[in-house]
Amino acid sequence: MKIGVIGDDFTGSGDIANTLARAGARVLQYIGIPDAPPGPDVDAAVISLKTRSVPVENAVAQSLAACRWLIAHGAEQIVFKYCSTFDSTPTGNIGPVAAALLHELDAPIALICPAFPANGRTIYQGHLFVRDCLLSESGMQKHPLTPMSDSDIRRWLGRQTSLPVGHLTLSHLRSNAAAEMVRLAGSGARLIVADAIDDIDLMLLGQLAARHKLVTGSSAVAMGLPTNFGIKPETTTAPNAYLSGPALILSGSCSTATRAQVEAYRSSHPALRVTAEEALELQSALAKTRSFIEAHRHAAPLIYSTDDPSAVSYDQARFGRDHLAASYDSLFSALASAAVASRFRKIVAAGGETSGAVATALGQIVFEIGAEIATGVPMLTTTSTPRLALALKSGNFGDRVP
Ligand SMILES: Nc1ncnc2c1ncn2[C@@H]1O[C@H](COP(=O)(O)OP(=O)(O)OP(=O)(O)O)[C@@H](O)[C@H]1O
Ligand SMILES: O=C(O)[C@@H](O)C(=O)CO
Repeated sequence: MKIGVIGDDFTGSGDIANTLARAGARVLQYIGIPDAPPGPDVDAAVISLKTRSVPVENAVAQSLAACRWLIAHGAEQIVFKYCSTFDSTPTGNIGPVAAALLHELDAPIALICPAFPANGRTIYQGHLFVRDCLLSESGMQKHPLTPMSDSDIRRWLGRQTSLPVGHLTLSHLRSNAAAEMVRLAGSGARLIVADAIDDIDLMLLGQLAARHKLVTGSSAVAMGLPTNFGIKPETTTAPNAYLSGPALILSGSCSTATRAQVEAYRSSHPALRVTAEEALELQSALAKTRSFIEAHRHAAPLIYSTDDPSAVSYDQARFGRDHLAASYDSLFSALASAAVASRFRKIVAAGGETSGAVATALGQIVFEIGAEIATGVPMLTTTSTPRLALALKSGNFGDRVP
């Protein structure tokens, strides 16, 4: 193994596994830290954690354990993958995890680059944009768990860690990046927020990070890494194995893109919304949703909690944000298990937390990376039986019309 990735959620882990696979790497994606070593043919292993919204100490402990496993199995470079919208709070978890990994790897410096230009996320003058909006005006300021109210990644990161934060500007990246990195390191900076507005910038960052033990960022930060290890993109990709069997769609994402997708999908497919009151009563919600998916098992039914920000805030105020989120996650998790037991073989999950709940319910599974269904969303197939096909979609990824 050359590259070891620690993903802070499951959709994001699929996203970076896809980037590495497109760059020619032979990649496996694991749910949690695996029991067995990777095979000899693996270039990159992605450990999917669910640490984006857990307490800081827990995120640090899990990330360090994943890092140790990857290093023990030969990883020469560690990538810490977080969201391209830098989903985190003023106390963590990106800064504390990056700092702990730097210390663990005894590394002087690491890049911080959430840019993902193909999906409209760019960084300029240290500020993160989602297409033509500042992050804090993109809808992400209303995220149910990690509202992003500041677009200045240097300032936001600075609140999360006591390590000095530096900034690699776009003009330095494009002209004299290596010398500027030496200067930044000499001035004491440890975490370097890097501007990047297109894929060529990401490839430059890849070159710059060739000897870095730790790289951090979105999936796009991995674009230029495999080539440092002599890995070249394949000219042909293996076709996805066709899996027969019913499909189920589970959506707990309340992000802008998912809301539009749910609206479009439910106009022509069977769809059932689970209200907050229902979600709090797990057994009755499970019975109701199970009977709905059985009744529509050949029409790819959708079960969703997706709602508008105002409705989400109202329910969070009544029932408690974390309690409500945990109730929805438990429901989606139990429903995914029940569906697989009932021979559903394809699952689409929308939302990182939701996908985490769904994939965790399926146990210790390993995914092979298939075709890219939408930008940043690969088709994943399990390597063990029963063979399952999953698409774990980040909240703001994908097109509106299915
Ligand atoms: N109607 C709702 N009211 C309150 N909370 C909800 C509701 N529906 C879902 N949630 C919770 O909100 C969270 C949504 O996060 P999730 O990561 O699944 O989606 P996302 O943030 O859109 O996706 P991503 O992290 O990929 O951008 C989940 O923890 C879910 O349980
Ligand atoms: O980087 C992204 O936007 C995604 O891979 C993700 O992590 C959203 O959950």
